[in-house]
Amino acid sequence: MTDVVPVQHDDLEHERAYVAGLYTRLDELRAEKEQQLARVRKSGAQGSLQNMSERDAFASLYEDRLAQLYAVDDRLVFGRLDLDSGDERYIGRIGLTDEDQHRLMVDWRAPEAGAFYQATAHQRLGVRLRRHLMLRGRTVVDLEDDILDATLLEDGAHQTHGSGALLAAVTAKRTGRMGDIVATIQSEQDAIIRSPLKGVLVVQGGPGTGKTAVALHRAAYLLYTHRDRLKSAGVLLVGPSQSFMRYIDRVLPSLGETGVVMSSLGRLMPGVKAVAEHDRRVAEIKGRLEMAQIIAAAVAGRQRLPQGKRRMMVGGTPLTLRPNQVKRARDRARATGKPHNEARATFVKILLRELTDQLREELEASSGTGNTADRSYLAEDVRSARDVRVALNLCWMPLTPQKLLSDLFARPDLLAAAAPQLTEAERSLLIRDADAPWTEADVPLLDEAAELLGDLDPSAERTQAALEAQRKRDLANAEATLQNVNAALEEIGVDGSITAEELMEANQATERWVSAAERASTDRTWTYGHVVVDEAQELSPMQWRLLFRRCPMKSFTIVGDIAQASSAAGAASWRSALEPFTGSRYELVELTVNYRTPSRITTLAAQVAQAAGLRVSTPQAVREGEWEPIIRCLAESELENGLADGVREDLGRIDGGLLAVIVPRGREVAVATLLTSTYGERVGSGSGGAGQDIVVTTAAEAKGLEFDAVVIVDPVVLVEEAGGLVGDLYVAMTRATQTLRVLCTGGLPDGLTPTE
Ligand SMILES: Nc1ncnc2c1ncn2[C@@H]1O[C@H](COP(=O)(O)OP(=O)(O)OP(=O)(O)O)[C@@H](O)[C@H]1O
Repeated sequence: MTDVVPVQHDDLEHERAYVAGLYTRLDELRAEKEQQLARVRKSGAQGSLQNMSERDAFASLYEDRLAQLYAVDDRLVFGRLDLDSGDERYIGRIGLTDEDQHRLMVDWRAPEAGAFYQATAHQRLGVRLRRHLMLRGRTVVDLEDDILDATLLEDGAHQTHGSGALLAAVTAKRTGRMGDIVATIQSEQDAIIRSPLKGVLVVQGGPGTGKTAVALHRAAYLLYTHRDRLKSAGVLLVGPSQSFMRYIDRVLPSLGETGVVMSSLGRLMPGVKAVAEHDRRVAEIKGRLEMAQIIAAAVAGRQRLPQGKRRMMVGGTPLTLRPNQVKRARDRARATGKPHNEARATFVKILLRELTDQLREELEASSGTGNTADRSYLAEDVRSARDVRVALNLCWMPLTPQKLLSDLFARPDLLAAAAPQLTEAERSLLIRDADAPWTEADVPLLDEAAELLGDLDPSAERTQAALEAQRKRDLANAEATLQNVNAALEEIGVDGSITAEELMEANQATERWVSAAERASTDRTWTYGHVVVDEAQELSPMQWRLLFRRCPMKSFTIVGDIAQASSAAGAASWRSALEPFTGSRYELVELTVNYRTPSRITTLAAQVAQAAGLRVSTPQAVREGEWEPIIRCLAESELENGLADGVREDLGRIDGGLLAVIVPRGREVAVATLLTSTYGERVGSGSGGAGQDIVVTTAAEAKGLEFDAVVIVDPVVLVEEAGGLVGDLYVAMTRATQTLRVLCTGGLPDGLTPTE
């Protein structure tokens, strides 16, 4: 930690005045953009801008800029650097300049802001003093100076004492929504956030080391630094569950970024809202890479040869379809290399031609004359004959991924044919009703199937190449119109400094082509410029396969903690998880400081993990914490009272913070009902917030979240549910920022002993 000086009254006044100036400038910019927006909107009526779509395009561009200016209001500025050069540099959420283009504040992501996070007394990077500005609303309420140049201490104007900004941030009460850490990013985190875009970066870190925070800030940094490359392709951020996505959804907007597609693992296939897969055995099997071969076999199995000759009637004439004829057509269709639904067109074309020839021959033979019928009429008769349609469909049916998989898992014969490599017991685990809901484990299988099946209607397919060609045409159009439009805009007093690219994007937005982010989230074949994966230890090989398909450039930031893995198909090591996709070409870095959980709790959690033989990295905690964890063993009949007492006591300790009761699966409703009788609408689920400061949840749902107080009920059952693995219990214990209470009715896992 660096040294801090006490606040001098003059300094505070100086900063208040400066920060007030920054807000004035922000307000001016907003007013400017509001006016421009209003003028653009009005311009159609005045006739200056004739073209409605151009006017709408400009309007949506200004609306975006305005939204960004409004999003950065809270803690707009948070730092100042005093440099050897004598300059002062203010660091904030966005860059600001005055009317004469003099810089007032630097965006935290700009290279010039890097020293705010990286400079130390040993490596000053030209910085003499780093000042943290703490704001409430728009007012500076406190300052903290880190002195990096010791000569500043010698002149007696400055003294030193402990660090405040970071501690204030880590001890703040939790709200149920993650906040940004832009004001207090630590140097080991900053190095990761700012590392180059290319390649696969894996960030390993124990609980609370800021992996999620780093992942989010890195997404914002990459979009800022590589805007040209990433804006059109987009960035995908993947998290474990919907409640986790809700927990983090405010961070990027507060950093002024909206261009990131956020998705939980269950939503990666557009149109499918998958539920959790609770059967660990099923999740494990469906997560194996060999499922890719099984699905390929299932698709091939739907390209069938008839058992024998098939007779068909076309307008009263009998025709015959022979197995070897079907086989030849099938081989030629497969040889196109196209997906099933698209290759079907070749298959059908060949057989229709052959059947048309057959029909003509039959007609000629029966009439005893030469070819009198027009060939195109005959072809139409064959194409529209019901018998022919049925016969061809039986051999090569157009399929959706959903249909392929629901048939595969509902029909033991299809599964046995496609998956001989699975044991019978494994196959019987996969069998289920055709209308069973899709689970997270199905999502990569559906995606795999979609890849192999292709579009049902190939003419509707919009490939990435087609989209890119469209984009080039749009750009050319935008450039042409811009020349006329800029002149018209200047006439009505709107600055015309808009690039053709911006105009094109705004144009597309108004056409509901919307931004890359939105388009990407509805288009399965979209490939992203960068993918960020959180809680990555949980991903199965098939989930990795899906994600690598979404980013063929292999530009990834992967954050997680191998020790926290609890899913049946999750990773045993980063190497085993990534090798099939990247070989050894990935960089592994580690985060070492726990900002969330006090050391009294982390020590206990590590003890439990180690007693179960789990190797955990025990990050150094930034604080010890005020309360020792409480562990109580109770008779079953005492549990309700013990829980009610414990919750009351802990709520008193955290005084307005957030409390979670983490229970075995299936007991959420009973525990929530019990607590609701006392606390009413304060009891909720998920990550809490919105007035619900008591959350009842499972360990799997709590992954990635945090609460001021955590109460764990029956830890032994949590371990049993996870197939004997201690990862979920370890995760549950490390969600706490202040207090931990463990209540058990049936024994304790190794490493835990009753405290009373
Ligand atoms: N530099 C920082 N300044 C202030 N707070 C921080 C900093 N780094 C992390 N935190 C806080 O620490 C807590 C834990 O961070 P985060 O959730 O990102 O950790 P994690 O490594 O993803 O944890 P886990 O793996 O246990 O889910 C969050 O409240 C976060 O805001």
